Amino acid sequence: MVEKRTPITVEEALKRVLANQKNGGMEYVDISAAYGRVLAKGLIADHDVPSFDRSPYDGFAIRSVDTEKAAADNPISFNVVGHIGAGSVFQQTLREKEAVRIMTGAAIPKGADAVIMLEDTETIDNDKINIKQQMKHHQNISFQGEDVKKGSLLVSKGKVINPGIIALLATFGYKQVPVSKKPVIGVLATGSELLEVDQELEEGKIRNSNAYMIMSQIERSGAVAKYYGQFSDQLNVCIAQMEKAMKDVDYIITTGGVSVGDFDLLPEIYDHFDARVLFNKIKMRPGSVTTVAQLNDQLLFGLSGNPSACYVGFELFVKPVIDRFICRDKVGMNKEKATLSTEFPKPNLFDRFIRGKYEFRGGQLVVAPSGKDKSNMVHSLADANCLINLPGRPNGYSLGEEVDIYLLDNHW
Ligand SMILES: Nc1nc2c(c(=O)[nH]1)N[C@H]1C(S)=C(S)[C@@H](COP(=O)(O)OP(=O)(O)OC[C@H]3O[C@@H](n4cnc5c(N)ncnc54)[C@H](O)[C@@H]3O)O[C@H]1N2
Ligand code: MOO
Repeated sequence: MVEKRTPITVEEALKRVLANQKNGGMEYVDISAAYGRVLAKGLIADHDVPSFDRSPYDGFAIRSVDTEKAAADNPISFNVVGHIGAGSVFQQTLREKEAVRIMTGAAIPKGADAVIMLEDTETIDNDKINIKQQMKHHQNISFQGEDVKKGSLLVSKGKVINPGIIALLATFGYKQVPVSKKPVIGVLATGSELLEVDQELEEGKIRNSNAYMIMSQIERSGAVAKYYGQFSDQLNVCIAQMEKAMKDVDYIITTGGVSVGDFDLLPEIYDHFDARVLFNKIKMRPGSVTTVAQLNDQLLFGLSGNPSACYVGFELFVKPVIDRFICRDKVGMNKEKATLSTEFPKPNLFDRFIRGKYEFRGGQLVVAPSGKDKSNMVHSLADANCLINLPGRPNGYSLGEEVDIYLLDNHW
């Protein structure tokens, strides 16, 4: 007798998965390796930026009061008493009608309260310039702390480190950056039909694409993939491999063998380990067979063998667990609204997650499937930049309807 499974909603499945997850703690990495990692601590500015008043232009630092009477027909002559580039400091205090030639980024000399740009001055000789315009108090000065104030929050915990955050970390001297530890996720593929990537095709066989796809999804989500190979549908071999994987990873993903077929071994494997099955059927397409079992603090994700179903199962259920493990400030894919540029007349009572491609048209986000929509198809995955969520309903969807899309490559 084939087991009759009870399907649950996507929301309920996610709730069960997230109720059983762990957090990996923190480690320090060199700033050169911090891009793409998740910041494990909120960072507070321990100094102002800039930490001194500085010049935003190449020009002359002056006292604005000395230009009060300056005009096109009344040039005021200034003595050039110094010349400083960025990194140097003029040690004296500027006096009446004195100017210091100053380059962008250099500290404003004491006594000066304005900078006039080189091109707005007239050079008389090396030591003399004329100024023919009035300058205001504080004109052209980058003030201490105008960028970042000491004591303010620089970046909050849980942010994925982007190049801008890297710039902040360097500005504040973080050679070592506190980041969340990445979970290690074991990947196993099952199925007697599977060939290795470098094998010639044979009648009835296919190359194992899912394992490599999953490993890149793991990496994209900020975790570490560990491959345990592909196995024919032999229960003992699969059990031995799973046992090996369990010893050194945080989570395990298998692909294939979770349905009700004669060679679908995963249910027996969960039984063997006495793992608690959280669910084995979800009200969604593709990926309705997605199964998750819990064993101690490990989750065993049984993703479908069908490539598109496997892909969707990962993004919906594995990615959020990774996000929680690494304490990312957002859990799961980013969601947007988009307008359908095609119709979906097919009724479906299960929620659908269609591989889609969104783009901006006339300032509006529009979306269409990125290829054929069948769970055993692989081609539509290559062009997909989102999943189009069509909640189940009897009358399908029309062109122009607004729908939710989940972004696949924008994890910031
Ligand atoms: N009687 C029923 N049959 C099926 C049901 C069902 O409810 N009752 N569900 C169908 C659905 S929906 C799906 S999805 C599949 C899922 O099956 P499995 O997850 O057990 O996967 P397999 O049977 O092992 O493989 C399915 C399909 O995918 C190919 N495959 C497997 N592994 C890989 C891989 N690593 N790389 C690429 N392709 C792979 C495999 O050859 C099969 O074609 O079950 C339906 N059947
Ligand atoms: O689980 Mo299947 O992917 O619904 O096609």
